[in-house]
Amino acid sequence: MTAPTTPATPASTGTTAIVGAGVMGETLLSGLLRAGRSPADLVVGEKRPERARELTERYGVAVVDNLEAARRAQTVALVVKPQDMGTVLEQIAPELRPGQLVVSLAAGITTAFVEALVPAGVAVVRVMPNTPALVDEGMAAVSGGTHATEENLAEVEALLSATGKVLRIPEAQQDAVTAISGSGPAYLFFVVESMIEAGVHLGLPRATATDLVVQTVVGSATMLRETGTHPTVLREQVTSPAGTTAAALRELEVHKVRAAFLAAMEAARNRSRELGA
Ligand SMILES: NC(=O)C1=CN([C@@H]2O[C@H](COP(=O)(O)OP(=O)(O)OC[C@H]3O[C@@H](n4cnc5c(N)ncnc54)[C@H](OP(=O)(O)O)[C@@H]3O)[C@@H](O)[C@H]2O)C=CC1
Ligand SMILES: O=C(O)[C@@H]1CCC=N1
Repeated sequence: MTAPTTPATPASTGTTAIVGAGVMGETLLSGLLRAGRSPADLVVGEKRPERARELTERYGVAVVDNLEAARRAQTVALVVKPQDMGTVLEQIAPELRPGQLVVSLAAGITTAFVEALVPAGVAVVRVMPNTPALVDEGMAAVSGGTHATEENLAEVEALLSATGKVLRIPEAQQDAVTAISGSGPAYLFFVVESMIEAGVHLGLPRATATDLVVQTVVGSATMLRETGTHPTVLREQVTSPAGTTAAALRELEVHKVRAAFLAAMEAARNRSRELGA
């Protein structure tokens, strides 16, 4: 289900803590600020003093230790690596209280894992976001834990819809979603890199190759979204009989690119499962 009509500004739900301000944590933080959340309503949990200074200077938010972040917040978003999630949850658990909401954005980590480490009465929601949220084109998938209410889910959807599209999904689909949209930007950047290198091999200046590829990707993505036409149809429209595209596509099939994508995404799904085991 797509989130209902999205408010430009997430509903005010008290202070939100972001624990773990790396790539994804900063993406969430900057998105909430762009969407109109006040820095006074946000607090960041970060252990490295130089990173804390950098975040305060850049965003005007309070950066505190994790316990203080959990104490101040109504909603605690955990954006640390899956491998650090147990330690961070054990650390903040004494400050968590019934009625608070814990949102995990970590690959593989199940709501059951989080629920086992937080006090009773704390609601848990699992999210798989992606980095295009940085330009308000994110794709996030949301699943509620055992005690998450409709209100909790709506709050998280409002939080994330500030930076892109949000789907509500059964938690059993989260590892596959991680493999597709969570990691997805990396596959597309890999394709872009490969096409630029190919352009350079064919004698184009690197800057020209980059412009050509980036605009082709943006144009193709816009066609997919705005026309709603199936990608097979769009591909066929480019493929003139006995033409250049047909010659290229045959090579992609010979080199098993479709099978490689399937194997890659199965590997990502399996790794997500392992991280949560
Ligand atoms: N990057 C992405 O595209 C996506 C990431 N995610 C998820 O987001 C989470 C973070 O990933 P990502 O941002 O890429 O990783 P990063 O390594 O960039 O960020 C993790 C951050 O957590 C901090 N951290 C580690 N331990 C603690 C702690 N005890 N208290 C507070 N902060 C701590 C790290 O600080 P330090 O560097 O000082 O150790 C670092 O800033 C992961 O669980 C990942 O699965 C989900 C979807 C997409
Ligand atoms: O690579 C990872 O594990 C994280 C999760 C999805 C995208 N990045």
